Amino acid sequence: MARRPLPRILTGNPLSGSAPIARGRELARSAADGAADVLHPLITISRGLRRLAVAARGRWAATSKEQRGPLGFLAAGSVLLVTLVPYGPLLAVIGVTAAAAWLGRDRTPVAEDSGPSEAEAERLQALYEALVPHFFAEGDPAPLYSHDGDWQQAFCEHAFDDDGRPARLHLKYPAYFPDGDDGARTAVEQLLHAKSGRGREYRFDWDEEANQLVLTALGPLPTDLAAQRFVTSPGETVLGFTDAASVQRTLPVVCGKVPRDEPPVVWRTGRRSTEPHLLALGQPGAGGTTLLRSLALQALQHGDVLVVDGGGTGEFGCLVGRRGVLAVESQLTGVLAALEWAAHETERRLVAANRAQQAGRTAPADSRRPLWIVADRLTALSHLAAVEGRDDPQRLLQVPLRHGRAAGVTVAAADQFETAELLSDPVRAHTKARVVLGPATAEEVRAVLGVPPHTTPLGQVPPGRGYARLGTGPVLRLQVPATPDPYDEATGEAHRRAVLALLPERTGAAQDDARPAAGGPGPVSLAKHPDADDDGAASVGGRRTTP
Ligand SMILES: Nc1ncnc2c1ncn2[C@@H]1O[C@H](COP(=O)(O)OP(=O)(O)OP(=O)(O)O)[C@@H](O)[C@H]1O
Repeated sequence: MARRPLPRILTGNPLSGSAPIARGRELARSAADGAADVLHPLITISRGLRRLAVAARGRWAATSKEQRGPLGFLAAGSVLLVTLVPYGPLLAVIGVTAAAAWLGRDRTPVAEDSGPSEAEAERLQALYEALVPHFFAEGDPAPLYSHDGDWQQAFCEHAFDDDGRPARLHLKYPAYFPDGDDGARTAVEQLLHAKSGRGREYRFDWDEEANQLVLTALGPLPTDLAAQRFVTSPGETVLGFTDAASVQRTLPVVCGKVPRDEPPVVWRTGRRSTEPHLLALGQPGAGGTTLLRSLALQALQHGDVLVVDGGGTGEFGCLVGRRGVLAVESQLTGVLAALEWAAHETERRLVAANRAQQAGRTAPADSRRPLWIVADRLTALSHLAAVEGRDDPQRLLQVPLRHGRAAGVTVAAADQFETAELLSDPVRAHTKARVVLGPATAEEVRAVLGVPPHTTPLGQVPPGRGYARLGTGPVLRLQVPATPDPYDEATGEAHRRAVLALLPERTGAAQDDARPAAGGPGPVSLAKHPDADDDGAASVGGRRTTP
């Protein structure tokens, strides 16, 4: 179909209508500039005359009444003398004008030289020269970067820290530099990282429109924050903490006993969430289990939690038998039963919500209460299921993943890079909140988050450190609050108490013997759950499931 031409007012040269106005403005501006140049001596002299008059008035005012007579007489005598001397008036006018011009000159204090010290200038020059191979092209008649060039022509802004290392550098680069090419960018970032001093994290902000790059050295994220009640609304979960410049919000937190504010990475779940499920990946020991424990403790404030512990190391033992914890499963049989129940429960909630909607009522409370499925190392169970020829637990997760958003069911899974290829397509497709934990290359981060980080990798990565990306949002540095297993002997007393304080009370059925001894038996399996029937059929949250 032929396109109808747009009205002329929309298609015409946008400059054509405004050109005379722009030209008029230009003329007015140059006329004003010219007038200012011509009038400048007059302005200076009149300013000087004013200052002379003010000085004379001040002098007169400061003279005592007795002395004013002789002073007036002296002035009158001087004027008379001037008129009598040949060329006296002319010389007097010249003298007064010269004095006024001198007094009226612009005396704005010259700003103190805030340029770099000699060592800093040398460092900047070295950085500049190191960038020449990247930012120079043969045939450029006026190169911004050249071997005989000066850093001042390319670096707009710089700041150094107390150790004399660059803390911030704002530089220009030529428009022909391929800043859309990740390889070219990475090469420049690696070079600046190496030359600015290793051991720190740097953030790179590329402004492709203005051909400018800003390097900022980042301080470490706080590692002293422990699990605690975060001040959030229902449906909000704190993944961890990040840079103040990256988020627009802070949360009051308590560290030791000292309150302070920290910028959080808040993940929104539930019906209005665009990233209703989460996947965290990392190296073994990077903190995936700790992140899931932190999420489960927050989820238990307003909802129910079902834990699938594929690692089977009993690291969720502290949740067993707590109010709101439907099950902590680590055996394949129990996991399959629990996930099958979760799939049915998701469908039940959807049907209930649908019926309520048709009847013009709100959905029943038990369909609205958030349900969380917290799955650690699910791929280990998938592997086991494949070996035993049984159903894949990930297949059973499909329904909660697909319909969980509408049904108030959230899936949070953690796994390891090595086994990530065993993750099923639905798990990959529906987990749009992503976290990478521990040491990771830019390629690994890109594989999980969709884009590489804007910051350089850290040499030493503290546990619980990583990156988070919610949907298509920016990649954020992330530090998960310390939420260790309180039953682990290695856990410090303060952290143990912090986690225990967050645990909901025990339900009647679960007694202290549900607590696994350190290094002792694993967590209670659904098949052996206190709520399980004698025939082995388990009930989760009071509902019967078929194992
Ligand atoms: N955010 C954190 N703050 C402090 N310590 C942490 C944090 N995350 C993890 N750790 C510590 O790092 C160690 C490994 O943590 P965790 O078990 O959560 O890692 P993981 O990735 O699940 O490893 P694995 O798969 O081997 O269990 C533990 O000692 C834990 O206490």
